[in-house]
Amino acid sequence: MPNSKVIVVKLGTSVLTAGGTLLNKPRLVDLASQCVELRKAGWQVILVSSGAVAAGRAALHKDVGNSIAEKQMLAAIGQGQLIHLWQSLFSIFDVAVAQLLLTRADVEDRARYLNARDTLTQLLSHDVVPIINENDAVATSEIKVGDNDNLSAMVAILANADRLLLLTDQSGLFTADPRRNPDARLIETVGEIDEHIIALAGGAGSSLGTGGMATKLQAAQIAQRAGIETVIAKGSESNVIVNIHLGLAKSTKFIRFNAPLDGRKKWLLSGPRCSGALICDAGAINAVCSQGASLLAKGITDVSGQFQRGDLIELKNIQGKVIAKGLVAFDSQELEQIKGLHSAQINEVLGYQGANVVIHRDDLVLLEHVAT
Ligand SMILES: Nc1ncnc2c1ncn2[C@@H]1O[C@H](COP(=O)(O)OP(=O)(O)O)[C@@H](O)[C@H]1O
Ligand SMILES: N[C@@H](CCC(=O)OP(=O)(O)O)C(=O)O
Repeated sequence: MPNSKVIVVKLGTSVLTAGGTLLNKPRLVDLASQCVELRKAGWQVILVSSGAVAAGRAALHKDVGNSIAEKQMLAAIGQGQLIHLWQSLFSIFDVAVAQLLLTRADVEDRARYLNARDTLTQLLSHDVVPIINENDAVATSEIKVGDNDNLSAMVAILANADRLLLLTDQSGLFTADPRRNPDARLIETVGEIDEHIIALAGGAGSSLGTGGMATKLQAAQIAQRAGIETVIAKGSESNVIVNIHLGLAKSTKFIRFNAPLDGRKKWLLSGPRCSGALICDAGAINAVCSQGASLLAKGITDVSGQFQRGDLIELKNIQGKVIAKGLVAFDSQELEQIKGLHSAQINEVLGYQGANVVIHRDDLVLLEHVAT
């Protein structure tokens, strides 16, 4: 389907267990059949399916705690069951599925990222539904994404998706956690995800969920900046996956930014973690944001954190707001020495020939865009 659009559908544990502790099979049947309907309407569907820990817990028939080691064991038990279930359900509709288990390391490293992207592209071009989860059994805290909301945003970028649909146990983002505040109202549309929006989001609704609304906003923000629309909706609402596209389901829609980014810049937005930050004056911020300029040492007022040349770092304004991310051409110690200097002075101060700019514009991705 060369002209079809790509949607990443993230199914939270809350949806797959229908509020219980076990995977709810009728719910999974219904969701698989909705995905098949969407494919008939010309969409290519990628699932990010949580539920391995819940499935493992149910399979073990024993009381198991919530330590990391115990959850890793449960995920190892449950993932097989989960994919087996999806496979049998999609086979009813004659649709093949594939399992991809990812960790942060798979998106942080550019070569691994491109490998994962090639696999996804191949699967989609062969009409297979990729079913993705974090590789919980082996993911240590350093390489863990940690929650499937953020993982699904990374996958959406990886797959160059048009839309990210986060299905959970609420109809979207409310003005407060609806479980705690019965007067909370649904917010139907969100533009920029600023600190006021972030302040509305609380943690998980049950002991089974990870991250709650807070990680869904993080995901929406990553996707938004990469030019992907995110919708949060309730997984138990009848025919929700299909109805979202018809505008018939209640939801929160996060407007996508106009981001004509190349693949490498999208990768910068999705994968690597930032190892430090450069605080820049208003002139530098303006040059970078409005004139498409590279970042020069002259505009840097402060250096925060320890980082190496080639690391991804944040660029902040004097007020501490993160404006951009980029791959830096000097390490943090060098930058301590050359911050505020004219380019012509740099070689003299360092005693060797450095790069011409601190962050080249091709290595810089802006986080502030005009919404379309
Ligand atoms: N402002 C909010 N609007 C909606 N839900 C919220 C908000 N703040 C916190 N939540 C909680 O987020 C929960 C959904 O996240 P989570 O439990 O992690 O589910 P999932 O397994 O679907 O990821 C909801 O049940 C709700 O209690
Ligand atoms: N990877 C874990 C789920 C992690 C997660 O983010 O859960 P959830 O918040 O329910 O989407 C699992 O399969 O159990």
